[in-house]
Amino acid sequence: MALGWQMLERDRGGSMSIGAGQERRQDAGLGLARPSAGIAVDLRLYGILDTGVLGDDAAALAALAAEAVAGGATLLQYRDKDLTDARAALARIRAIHAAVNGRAPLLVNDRVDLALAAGVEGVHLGQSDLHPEEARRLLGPRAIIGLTVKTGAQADELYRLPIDYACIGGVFATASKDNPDPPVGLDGLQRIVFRARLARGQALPLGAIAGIDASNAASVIRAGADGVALIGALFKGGATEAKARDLRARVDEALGQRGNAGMR
Ligand SMILES: Cc1ncc(COP(=O)(O)OP(=O)(O)O)c(N)n1
Ligand SMILES: Cc1nc(C(=O)O)sc1CCOP(=O)(O)O
Ligand SMILES: [Mg+2]
Repeated sequence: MALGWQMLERDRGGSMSIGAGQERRQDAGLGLARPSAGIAVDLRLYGILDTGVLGDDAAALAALAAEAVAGGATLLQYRDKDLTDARAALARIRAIHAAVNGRAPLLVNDRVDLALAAGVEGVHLGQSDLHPEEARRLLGPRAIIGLTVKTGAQADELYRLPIDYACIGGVFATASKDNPDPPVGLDGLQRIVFRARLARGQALPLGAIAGIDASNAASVIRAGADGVALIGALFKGGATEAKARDLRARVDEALGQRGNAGMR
């Protein structure tokens, strides 16, 4: 796994604790132990490079990734739901990883095998994807593993999962994905955050996803999320670097008003 971004986090004074490795960390809130990679994940601005929305040209995706990190994206994901050619997907992931060049971690959606093959920093898993325990076993203690949480009941389960962050969705309606369930809205987000905090205390970073843009990013943070995950509002229609800068500023300001800096 590449570690360049971790050096950056330490330079920024983030709460990275490299080398905690196989240790178990006491949860800040409830004294629960959980398997831990000892890595603090910065979810403030999480850009998802979705081939279904953005096309599958490796150079274009790499350029978007570079723009996003230049504007302040703190985490990136490669999402490819029509993956028929694993070699081509691997080439795209490698191109994006090279363009990001250690300035933010890159995760692969769903596919632990491709994350391993590409040597990126981790995976994002949904409730029907490989179980986080299996992913942890395959990827090791230093990989970043994220999980989608859609309901309070799923949030209740977080206490026993070896994940580094959870992302709560779908908060609003989205044009980027067929979401069968109605959006949970800000009220639903707040309720799920509450149960996730009961399950895992304050230490687990919680993101929010679906239909988030410059107009609602701050409200999502005020509802309890530590960051926002986006496709359309960041990557569609050009000017990604400027959009990233604007979104980051909004997120940072809302986090500042809430009284923390987004790194848990
Ligand atoms: C950051 C982030 N949050 C949620 C998702 C959705 O994951 P999942 O529920 O597995 O659905 P697919 O994206 O795989 O269709 C995500 N990818 N990233
Ligand atoms: C990949 C994904 N997962 C979602 C979920 O609700 O689980 S919504 C989504 C797409 C988000 O795209 P946009 O920022 O353009 O709305
Ligand atoms: Mg998935």
